[in-house]
Amino acid sequence: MLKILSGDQVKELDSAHIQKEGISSHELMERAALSFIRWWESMVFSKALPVFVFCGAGNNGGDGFAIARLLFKGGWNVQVFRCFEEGNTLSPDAQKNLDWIPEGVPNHPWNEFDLSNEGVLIDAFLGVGLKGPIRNSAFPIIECINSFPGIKISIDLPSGLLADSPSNGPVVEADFTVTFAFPKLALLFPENAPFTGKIVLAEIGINEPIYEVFPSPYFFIQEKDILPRHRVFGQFSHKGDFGKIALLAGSKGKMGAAILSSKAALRTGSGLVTAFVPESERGIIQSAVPEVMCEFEESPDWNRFDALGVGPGLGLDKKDLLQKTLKGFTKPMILDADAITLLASNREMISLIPKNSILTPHLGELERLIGKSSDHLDRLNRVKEFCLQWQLNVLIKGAYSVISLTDGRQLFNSSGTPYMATAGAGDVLTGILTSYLGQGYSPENALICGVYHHGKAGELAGNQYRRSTIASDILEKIGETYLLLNVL
Ligand SMILES: NC(=O)C1=CN([C@@H]2O[C@H](COP(=O)(O)OP(=O)(O)OC[C@H]3O[C@@H](n4cnc5c(N)ncnc54)[C@H](OP(=O)(O)O)[C@@H]3O)[C@@H](O)[C@H]2O)[C@@H](O)CC1
Ligand SMILES: [K+]
Repeated sequence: MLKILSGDQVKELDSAHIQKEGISSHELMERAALSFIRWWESMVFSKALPVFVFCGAGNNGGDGFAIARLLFKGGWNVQVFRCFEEGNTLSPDAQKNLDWIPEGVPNHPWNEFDLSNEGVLIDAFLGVGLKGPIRNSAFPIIECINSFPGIKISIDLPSGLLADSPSNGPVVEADFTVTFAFPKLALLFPENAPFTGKIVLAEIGINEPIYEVFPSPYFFIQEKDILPRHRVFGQFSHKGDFGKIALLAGSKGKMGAAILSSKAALRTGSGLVTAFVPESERGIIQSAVPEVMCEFEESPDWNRFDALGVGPGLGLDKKDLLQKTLKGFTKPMILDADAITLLASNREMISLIPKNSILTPHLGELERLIGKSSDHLDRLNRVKEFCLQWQLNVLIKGAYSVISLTDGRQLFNSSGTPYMATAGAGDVLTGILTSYLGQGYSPENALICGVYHHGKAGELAGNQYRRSTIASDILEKIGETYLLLNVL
């Protein structure tokens, strides 16, 4: 997993890398610019479009100057716009790249930019070096960039956005943010989505061991992290090895939730799935999912199951049932939906949850549980406190879902699409997570694999159906994610 460092740690990371690899800071900047160019080429923008590069006086501006040079060499019509006063001192690498701008690239002060231009604007004004509230002198520059009607691409961060804390001033509203080495924390906050546009991660060749000395609780999950966390089953494995799980889900009018979670558990490899549903509703689930068994007892011997998922479509009148279940099962379990709402209004039950269990609230359910947050950073901190206090794992569902673990680490998922914001998508996830726990995955690995596959399946469904995607489509794409990630 990619460690997400703070803006202040970036400089130290740079110097650690420069020292270890024996390259200069200027070479590292060149790598960043080349990495941007690789992405640019993959986008096949029309060469008829002129490119306007807005550059600041720091290294973010230095990236911009280097990019302008490389684009010009590649045959693009490029112009540079300086976002600093005449006579300002530039960072040494920015100055070097400014000096290297070829003669054929016009170089103007930013306020000479003609907003009626068509083309692509590259925002290399401010990056992780932005400190404190943005100065008034920067306001008109950001306003000018935002008034440009064409495509806007921010380098490393949309200018005006602080790397890892909430920003109050004006911020560039980019269509794309190409960020170097790792996504800066603030890029992953939902409130910053209008500024970041699509986030692109550009590798600059800093090897993972160099990150080890920098402490950070935040990580970014990538596709390559998934396969090694899956369990490998042998030729002689039988359905008992794949786990015997139970789902306590569904109620009159909400049997769809039980169906979706049971099917998802089966699709992710559960050997035996038993749904505990109201007896009166059994016909619905048994005809929809013949592979599922049903039981109707209120207090069965829960511990005969390897894993238990509670909550989808359960109904808010099941407080006593939830209490009995929490007392009756001693291994980590999954708690979702109505189970979380019941816990929020009956807080004395939180201490009954087996340690290391997983709660999967959406933002509304989370607010009921931990109170209102002022912003995403505040939310992350409150959830971390909750996880440490109760020794529970919490998944904050949404874009870049956050897996908050019992040891304080918080992992951001990288798969998914807005098309997954549809009824029942959470029920599918509960089924997947219960399935992995039942197959013997640790809660951490169940979460990492489950959340990633769920997001990937959503992406595949979204690519096919866009906003017509429904939870059943996500479910039916799970199999393809196994092929895509080469999970046996
Ligand atoms: N490993 C990596 O990730 C790599 C990172 N690289 C790149 O380096 C970038 C970081 O560069 P950096 O540290 O030079 O800072 P940067 O973002 O240019 O900002 C400095 C400028 O901001 C200004 N400024 C500050 N506060 C302000 C305020 N409140 N309001 C207004 N202005 C304010 C400050 O002005 P000053 O205070 O000096 O007057 C100065 O002009 C990083 O984002 C990435 O693009 C790559 O090149 C290589 C690999
Ligand atoms: K920028």
